[in-house]
Amino acid sequence: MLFHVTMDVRIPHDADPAYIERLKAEEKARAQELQQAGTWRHLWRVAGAYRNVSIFDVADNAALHDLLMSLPLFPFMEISVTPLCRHPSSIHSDDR
Ligand SMILES: O=C(O)C[C@H]1C=CC(=O)O1
Repeated sequence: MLFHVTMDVRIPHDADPAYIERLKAEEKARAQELQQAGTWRHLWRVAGAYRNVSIFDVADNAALHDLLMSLPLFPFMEISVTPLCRHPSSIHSDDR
């Protein structure tokens, strides 16, 4: 199943910079691993914001929930999820 996910990252101003840098490095490694696996299909930065828009390809809602909760920056994210299904006019056979 495909999901459109928006993640807004909100780092508290008083957070320990070294701890946050470590989380960001872990997040990057995890994001790249999931992209290589084909699970995190698209990852885009929203210009002008600490926000991304992403497309995930996972088995079901529960799998997406578990994946998002496991992200290192999850405690500092506001996340919104939109489930997607194939558009009848799409020319992409893998849109499902
Ligand atoms: O920077 C972000 O958008 C947050 C998060 C998502 C992927 C990643 O590497 O960090």
